[in-house]
Amino acid sequence: MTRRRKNASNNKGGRKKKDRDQDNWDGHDSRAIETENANFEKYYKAQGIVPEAEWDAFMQALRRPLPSTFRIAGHRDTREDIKKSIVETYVPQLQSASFEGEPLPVPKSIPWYPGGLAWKIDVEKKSLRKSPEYKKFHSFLVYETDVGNISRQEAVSMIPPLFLDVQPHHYVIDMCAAPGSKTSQILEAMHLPSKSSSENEDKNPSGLLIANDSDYRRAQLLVHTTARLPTPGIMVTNLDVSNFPIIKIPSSSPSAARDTEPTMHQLRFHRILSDVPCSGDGTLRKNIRIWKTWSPMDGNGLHSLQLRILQRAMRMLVLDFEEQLSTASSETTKTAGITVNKEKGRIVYSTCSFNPVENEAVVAAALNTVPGFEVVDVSAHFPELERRPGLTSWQPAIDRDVDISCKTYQEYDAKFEESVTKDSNDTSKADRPKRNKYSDTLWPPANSKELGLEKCMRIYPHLQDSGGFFITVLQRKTRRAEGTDTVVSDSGNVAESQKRPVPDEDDEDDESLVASKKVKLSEEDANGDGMQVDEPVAPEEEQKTKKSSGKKAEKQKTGHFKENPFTFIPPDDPGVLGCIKRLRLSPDFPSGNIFVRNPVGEPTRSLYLVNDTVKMVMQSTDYTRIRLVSAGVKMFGRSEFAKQAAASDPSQASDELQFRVLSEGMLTVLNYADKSTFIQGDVDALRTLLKSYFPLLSSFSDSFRAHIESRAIGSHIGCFKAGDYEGTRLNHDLIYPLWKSEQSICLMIDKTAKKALSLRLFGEDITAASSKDGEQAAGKKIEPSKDVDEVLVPADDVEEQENADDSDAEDS
Ligand SMILES: C[S@@+](CC[C@H](N)C(=O)[O-])C[C@H]1O[C@@H](n2cnc3c(N)ncnc32)[C@H](O)[C@@H]1O
Repeated sequence: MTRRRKNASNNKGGRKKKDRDQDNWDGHDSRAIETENANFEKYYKAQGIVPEAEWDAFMQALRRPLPSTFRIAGHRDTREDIKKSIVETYVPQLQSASFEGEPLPVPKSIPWYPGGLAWKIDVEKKSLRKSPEYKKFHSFLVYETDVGNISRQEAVSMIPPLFLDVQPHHYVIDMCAAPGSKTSQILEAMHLPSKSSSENEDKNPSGLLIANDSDYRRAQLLVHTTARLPTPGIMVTNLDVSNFPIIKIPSSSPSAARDTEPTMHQLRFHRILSDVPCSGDGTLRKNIRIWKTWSPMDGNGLHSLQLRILQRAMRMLVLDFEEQLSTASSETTKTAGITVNKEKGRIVYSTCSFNPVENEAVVAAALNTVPGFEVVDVSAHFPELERRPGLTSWQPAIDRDVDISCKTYQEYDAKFEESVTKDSNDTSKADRPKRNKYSDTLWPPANSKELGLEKCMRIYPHLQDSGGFFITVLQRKTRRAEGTDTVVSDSGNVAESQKRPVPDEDDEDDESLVASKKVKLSEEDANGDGMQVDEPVAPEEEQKTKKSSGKKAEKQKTGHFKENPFTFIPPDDPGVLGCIKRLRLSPDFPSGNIFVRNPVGEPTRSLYLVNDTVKMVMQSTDYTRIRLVSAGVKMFGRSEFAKQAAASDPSQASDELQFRVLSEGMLTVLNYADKSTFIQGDVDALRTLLKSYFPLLSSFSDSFRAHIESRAIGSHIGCFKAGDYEGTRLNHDLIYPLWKSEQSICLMIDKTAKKALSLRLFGEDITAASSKDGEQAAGKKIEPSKDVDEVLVPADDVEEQENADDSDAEDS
């Protein structure tokens, strides 16, 4: 019997992301979709992915709509605010409400996610539409999602970063990162207090996160996702990560290297996330079109790319402590701050697929071809997360109907040979390929039971009402354990047992490495087609993505890369020093780590800041070689005020007015700011700043006005103190950039952020719809006269403020 189910996620073509976001919070839709695929059942039953007794529960769960899940994201302080709003306001409101005589479903926190920061809601569209309580909650979710404080993410997709255990000083690479929900989790972890406590949460993390995606458009998406939690430690790259080049960095610290040519060594990573492109049947509950298109062969075409990505990850992982000591020259050992690392590196390999060909087969082949690694037993971690062990035997499909069965690669190969011989006498089949198309690594290797594959984790929909996922944690074996490595021949047989040293690529010329690995990508691999991603792309966008990524893959092959250059500017640039002075930042502000996006290093518009590690990497390699799309934090923006003031009154021209701190730069700047210099405000001042774009100084209370009147024109930092005000509570100090003009002051955050803040603080949107409305909202009827504009703020600043969320495009 054909079953039908309801869901909205299938028809998104041609609609704006914002509208789709809105829809995605809208519970279950009423359209009926088929949820049958006989080959799916046949194939997975044959694999024994779940015990016979659980099969019905597994299939039933797959056919049910997926509950909406979300993660509270962003900075630690805001996360606590959002959680408080949900726990103390929305949950009680929903608990006490009902719809058509029935209690409303209430959001529940996901038990295995740390800190109560992940939530699940299972609500139908009609309750959402008609219940006023849900409407309110819905609008809260939409606004907070827009500003990045809430990330709509499948619960299972939140798992891999948890097992990475990232620390602020780690060098991390997220190999296939777009759209970036896991990258955001990594960023959040980098901003938490370090376990080694050498760094605390108030510091900018000293580590590095490379977020990479081979699809150019999706890499651009990463730039925006990562800007939600801006950090000077980020780089976004656009490479086929299976060919990620070796980056050589100086072994000694920059100061020690000043007099001598520094020794170089390979940049290796402490944490690597390989969340590879996959067939995506673990997302069936959400991407229901897969029911129709699913084929058991889907995974076969992705296996080789997945394997090459994991093998590359293994070669990029940090060496263990003793190995580093034994491979480091005496020179590097002496100044080994960067080279020698006592921690074990860790790789997390994951897919949203049930198919063993994309999962255990990839892990097994990687373990057998890059010796010295093991699967880590993480069964004691996150005990509330229900999981099943990895498989040690499976059987790849070689025909769509899962009719032909070959237990081993040899069996398959023999069958293939037989059919080729038969077909050679049949002229109608003369075109039949003369070489079989599958690699032996699709089948379980002879040593599959000795590889610890049962320590891989399989998450099924019926275990905790979620999607499906596969996660494996890998690390280097200790040297002693390494002696037991077995080496497996190409055919999958254990050929010999011998001790194999971990290959060190330090001496390997990276061009030759890349060349040796240049296995011709199938069209499917190169274009990223055939993949399912965590966040589905609308059909129209998908088409564009395919076209653009196809072109991009072509460009990548030819080395063509059109990004504006990254040029560091002198640390004593007058505009930068002026801005630092105006904001009264401490002398240790790293003004030498500022770059611009133009070849001449002209500080024309935006100034970006990176940490020492990112600067070192950027200076060690050409940005086109790593196809660097963006780096660091957009810190300062040129203010039009300086230009205008100088034009009308040269005495007003000042280096201190050239730049203003941007809202993206606030988190970073706070590490260098003296809190006593902040403009102190209360909730009333904040209300006035939200209601109006450019409130006149006269619209504030005497004390706040006195505070701002004494300040010079230009960029300032405002601090709105935590506390209980009549009817409103600020849980912690809120710190925002301000721009003070002659007679007005402006809160320099974008419109959406203002709306979300207003909703969180006052339970309603009190913000101005436009600068003119804003003045009216603030009780000032303003006629659009030139004079008034001049009184408020220069016109260009209006535009600047309204476009405050415009991103990197501006230097293009
Ligand atoms: C499963 S999605 C990643 C989801 C992402 N980790 C997240 O959580 O938001 C796989 C991504 O891999 C990218 N991709 C495909 N082939 C790649 C390759 N050879 N190198 C790097 N990225 C690749 C795709 O563009 C796609 O964005």
